[in-house]
Amino acid sequence: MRIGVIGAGAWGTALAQVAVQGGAACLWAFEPDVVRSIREEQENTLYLPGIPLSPAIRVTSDLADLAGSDALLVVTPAQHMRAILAGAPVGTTPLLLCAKGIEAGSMALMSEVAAEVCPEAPIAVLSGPTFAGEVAAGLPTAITLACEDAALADRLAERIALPHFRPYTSHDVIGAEVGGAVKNVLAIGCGVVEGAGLGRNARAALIARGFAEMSRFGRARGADPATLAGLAGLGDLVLTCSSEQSRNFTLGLGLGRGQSAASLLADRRTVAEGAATAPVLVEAARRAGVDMPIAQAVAALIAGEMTVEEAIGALLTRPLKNEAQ
Ligand SMILES: NC(=O)C1=CN([C@@H]2O[C@H](COP(=O)(O)OP(=O)(O)OC[C@H]3O[C@@H](n4cnc5c(N)ncnc54)[C@H](O)[C@@H]3O)[C@@H](O)[C@H]2O)C=CC1
Ligand SMILES: O=C(CO)COP(=O)(O)O
Repeated sequence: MRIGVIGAGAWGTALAQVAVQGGAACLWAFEPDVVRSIREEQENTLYLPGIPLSPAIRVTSDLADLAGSDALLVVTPAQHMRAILAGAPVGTTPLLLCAKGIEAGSMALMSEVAAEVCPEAPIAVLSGPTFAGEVAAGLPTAITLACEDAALADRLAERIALPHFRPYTSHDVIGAEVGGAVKNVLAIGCGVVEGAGLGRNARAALIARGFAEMSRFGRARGADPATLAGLAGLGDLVLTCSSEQSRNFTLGLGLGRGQSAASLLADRRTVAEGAATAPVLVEAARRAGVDMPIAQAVAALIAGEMTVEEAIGALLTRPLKNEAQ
């Protein structure tokens, strides 16, 4: 199976490194500098520095070179996915969506965007606790591969699996997507807790109550609760809420230390998906009648509508209630 990878940020590059170990892999990069550095130095110096890449990875700046792929891994940031897919040679080629976010404006999950832009393509989702640097360095990793077509899920999983990279198949595309999109927003909140010095108890409370928000939102979107309790939900939430390797967590860390979102987001090359997803998630939750106070606080901090003290105060003064609600 020839694999095409669309997007050569840290995650697309790591996935190309995984895919090339089981057969042909061609990686499309948005920036010519990335194509040059991978071709000439076998390293993605912009997005995954310090990791030697397999010379067998083909790299291109022309999406047309991905024609004839047997599957396409789509790894652009969520807000760019629609435009990039529209220019890609997809047709009936299966798409394995790897971005974690909700599209601004449409409030669509990535599978909904892909279904609109590429109506003939079968759709699967890859999501879980997977820092790109660790995957590319060959450290053990497990991930959810979700697809309604179980036979296709099995084929894709067999193609990308390695001894240190274990995909677990699932039927639940929506659950895998909701987990990945919501945990990014919550990871910003955990970074705030850390940056403001609120302690480990507060961080554990945010993870657990954040998981309750993720579960409520997932239920409203038709997710299977078991998916959210697995790698793509709780697994990824724990990872990104506990490590400075997470861009979302470090964004929150800066907010918690009193820096403004505008200054933290200005001129950054790497993506912190939770910043774009937070306001969309809050609006989607409001329309669905789902209570998401932590996501609301994160969105307000990013918009500069609340100080850290106000956000914390708003969360701590909510009426007492039953934990199951
Ligand atoms: N880095 C990681 O450890 C993981 C990332 N992801 C997800 O993968 C997706 C991609 O993230 P990363 O590879 O980490 O990105 P990155 O932060 O390493 O790189 C930024 C990416 O944005 C692209 N980009 C910038 N401007 C663009 C434009 N105008 N049009 C199209 N693309 C543009 C760049 O080419 C590059 O691929 C995100 O949704 C992220 O949440 C998922 C799992 C792990
Ligand atoms: O999704 C990730 C790990 O699973 C990467 O998290 P960040 O985007 O916060 O770095």
